[in-house]
Amino acid sequence: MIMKGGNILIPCGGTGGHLFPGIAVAEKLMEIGHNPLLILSEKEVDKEAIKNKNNIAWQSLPVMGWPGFFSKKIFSFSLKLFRGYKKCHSIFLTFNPDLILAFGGFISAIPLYLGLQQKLPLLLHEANATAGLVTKLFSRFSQYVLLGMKECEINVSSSKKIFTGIPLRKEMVKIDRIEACRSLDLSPARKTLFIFGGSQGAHGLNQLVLKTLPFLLERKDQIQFVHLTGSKDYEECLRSYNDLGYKALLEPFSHRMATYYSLSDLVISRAGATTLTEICAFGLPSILIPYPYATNDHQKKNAVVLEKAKAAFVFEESKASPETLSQTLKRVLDDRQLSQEMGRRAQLMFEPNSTDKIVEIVERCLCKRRK
Ligand SMILES: CC(=O)N[C@H]1[C@@H](OP(=O)(O)OP(=O)(O)OC[C@H]2O[C@@H](n3ccc(=O)[nH]c3=O)[C@H](O)[C@@H]2O)O[C@H](CO)[C@@H](O)[C@@H]1O
Repeated sequence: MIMKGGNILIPCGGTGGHLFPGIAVAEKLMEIGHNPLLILSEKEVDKEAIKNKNNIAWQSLPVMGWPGFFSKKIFSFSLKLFRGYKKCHSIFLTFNPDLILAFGGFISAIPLYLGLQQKLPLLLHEANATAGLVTKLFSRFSQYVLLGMKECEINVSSSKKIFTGIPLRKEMVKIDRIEACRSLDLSPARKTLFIFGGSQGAHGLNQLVLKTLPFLLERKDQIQFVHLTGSKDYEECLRSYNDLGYKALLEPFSHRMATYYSLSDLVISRAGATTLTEICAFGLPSILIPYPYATNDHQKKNAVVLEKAKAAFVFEESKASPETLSQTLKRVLDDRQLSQEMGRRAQLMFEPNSTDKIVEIVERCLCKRRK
């Protein structure tokens, strides 16, 4: 179904896990003649993520997540909410959206509220294994809730729920491992551990990995690391790898995710939903250390989905020790059959047509509205 020229407002900012799927859908919508407009937050991660995407239109709202009733930040929250509402209202006047496709998080609340007032079709995408606050609040007013994971716990009628998976950026395609290593001065003969803590880095995960490094010294010449540290821990991590003489490539944040996945033998990461989808897309074994403070422990629930499928090992940050992490890591690296089987099971969970499925639903809703 191709119908031209819908104005699609896509709130997806606040974190890479929402923004990258938003970018993937926006690119496809543009390809077939629609006008998407992304709504981002003012956070650094949003600026970083969108910086190479000059072709995509976006606006930012000065809003922040709900700090809780008794927080000192309640005043700045209210002020930002007011300013965000005013700015979003003026975006609605100039952009005149036909449909709202929201990827969740605090950034989605105001656009969804205004869309609801204007009786626009609302589509909600819920990436995680348990629904977030915004999805819960607006699901009864939405046309459909699009699920990133089949296992998502959400209390809406089954006719409203559609499993779409999570859209990945166009550039998320596997390249040749040897080429990938050579392009980055890494060795194809070594096993590569790819470590990162979601789109903003993860201090707890970084610390655990740094404490684990001494337990891997006997393999120093057989392994190498790619570690995306986040901006705060970059210097400390770099020092630790250098002091122990490891071959390691570190970046605070990277736009070369596809290259890194392509050359990896094992991923050690948080359990954000988009990260997990990428791990599955590249068919990789993983060790997951969920962010312990994620709302409703949703990262743990995401991770358990892969653990149950025997595609990943899961460690709770508070219980994981460098000894146990290094043992599991060596086990996966040494047992080729185990690592291949974990990767194969991960790949089976990947939904490759996610972007097309979502675009098809967007067009169906637009058609209905125009009738
Ligand atoms: C703390 C928290 O609540 N985090 C949530 C947030 O995580 P977060 O934003 O970390 O999201 P994910 O882990 O799902 O995805 C991270 C994304 O950032 C990309 N990336 C990462 C590092 C880098 O240097 N370069 C880069 O491009 C990854 O390729 C991936 O596309 O949104 C996800 C999607 O709703 C949730 O599942 C996570 O629980």
